Amino acid sequence: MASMSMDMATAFLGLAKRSPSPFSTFRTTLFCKNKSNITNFHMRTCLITTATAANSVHSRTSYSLKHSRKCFSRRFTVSSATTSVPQTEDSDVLTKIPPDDRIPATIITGFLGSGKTTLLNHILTADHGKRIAVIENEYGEVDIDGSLVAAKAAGAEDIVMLNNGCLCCTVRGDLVRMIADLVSRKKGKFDHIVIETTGLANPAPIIQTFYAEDQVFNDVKLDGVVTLVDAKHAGLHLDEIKPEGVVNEAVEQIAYADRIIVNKTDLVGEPEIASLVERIRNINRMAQLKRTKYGNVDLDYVLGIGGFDLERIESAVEAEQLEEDHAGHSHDHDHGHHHHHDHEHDHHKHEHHDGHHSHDHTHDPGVSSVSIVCEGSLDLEKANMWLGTLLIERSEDIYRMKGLLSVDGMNERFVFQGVHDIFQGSPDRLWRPEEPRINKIVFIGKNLDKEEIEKGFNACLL
Ligand SMILES: Nc1nc2c(ncn2[C@@H]2O[C@H](COP(=O)(O)OP(=O)(O)OP(=O)(O)O)[C@@H](O)[C@H]2O)c(=O)[nH]1
Repeated sequence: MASMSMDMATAFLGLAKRSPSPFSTFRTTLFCKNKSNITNFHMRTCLITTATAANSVHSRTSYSLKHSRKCFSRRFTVSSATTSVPQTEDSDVLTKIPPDDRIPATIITGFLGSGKTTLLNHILTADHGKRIAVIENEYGEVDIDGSLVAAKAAGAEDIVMLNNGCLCCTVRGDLVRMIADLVSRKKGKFDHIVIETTGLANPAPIIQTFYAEDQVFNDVKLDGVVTLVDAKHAGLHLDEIKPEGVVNEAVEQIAYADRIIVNKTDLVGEPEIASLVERIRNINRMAQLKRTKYGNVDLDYVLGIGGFDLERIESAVEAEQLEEDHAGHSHDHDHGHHHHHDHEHDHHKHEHHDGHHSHDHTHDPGVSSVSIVCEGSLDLEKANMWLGTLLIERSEDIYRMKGLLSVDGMNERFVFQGVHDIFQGSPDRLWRPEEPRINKIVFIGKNLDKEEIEKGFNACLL
């Protein structure tokens, strides 16, 4: 088991460690006969090709993990980007992660009535110069609602409807076809795709569509998940106890978010909002959060987020340490600013005293965030083993993870992000000579055991 896991896991970081060899692409397939027994994984290199794109500095490794019992495929991608310009110690602004010119897509989710369509209309009518195609998912035989028709007149490039089911279950195939169709019919005519889910959607299968389907993956990249939260009713939805095995959609929608919008703040008082925000933070410490009325946010808060981009991992793992941005409250802005510094200061104090810091928040049963901020370097093989095993054994429970690692022997920082069993990792810039080598990781998921995660991480430290 150990050697098998090690083989597979070595692919994650080991790949990143090898010296740059331009334009190579590998595809490796892992076959699994029985998920409960990871000794049954067999790793087989089935394709090694050389990419030839003229100006490309991009190479991508994909891992597709097939689970024969359930007959579905999973994909890991490791972007082992290389640059033709050799990096030097002082060329730290160079990133190894190449530009990605696929069309960005944003998922807008949130419970029934939280303000998704209101936000969408705000996006479509705002003056941002972007041409936006909209995919709207509704249950039943409904037509495009009146407000969206108005929005279309105001500038949406294309609006398509997915009826008769929820994106996250029955109509996922339709979503793939619809995106492929949009791209083939209208490529070059729009700059961004916005997908509004139903209020009961679990975002995970929609997110996975962007990685699992080549038709989508090749042309479109997931930009971010924006979750609307109804300031007045969210507490009720979050409290709802579901039968065993049934997910609470309100919790899931928050857990997967890159941006959270606590909307309808005109309907409740400050204490209610503050306690809701605390609850949300306990579920997801990685997302930025704003309070709004009628979804009125700056457009760059919701478009162009780069929530799944490796080059933005740093800001995401640092967002975990930021205080909430109380949009439109000048008093609150000062308040947040002050706390941000204190908090950062505390982190540093912690690091210097015991070299380790972590959060665990378990108020909402089941789903929480665990983060690690720790100075030091990791043993490559142990880190591979730890992450690889987590991906195999805990992938159903780990909704999202992001991290920035210092790996022994690697001059660059290693950045990664994952959604369940989708994993992307790559070296990014060089560590600066005076820069403390601090690892930062955030996990959001179900039944996360802080001690176990910390123990696993600590065992990788040199
Ligand atoms: N008071 C108040 N009402 C709001 C706000 N934002 C949206 N609404 C209203 O709330 C209602 C629901 O908003 P929608 O944008 O349709 O919500 P939704 O999430 O798209 O709803 P579903 O599609 O049913 O899930 C509409 O009547 C909106 O005008 C707000 O900030 N304050």
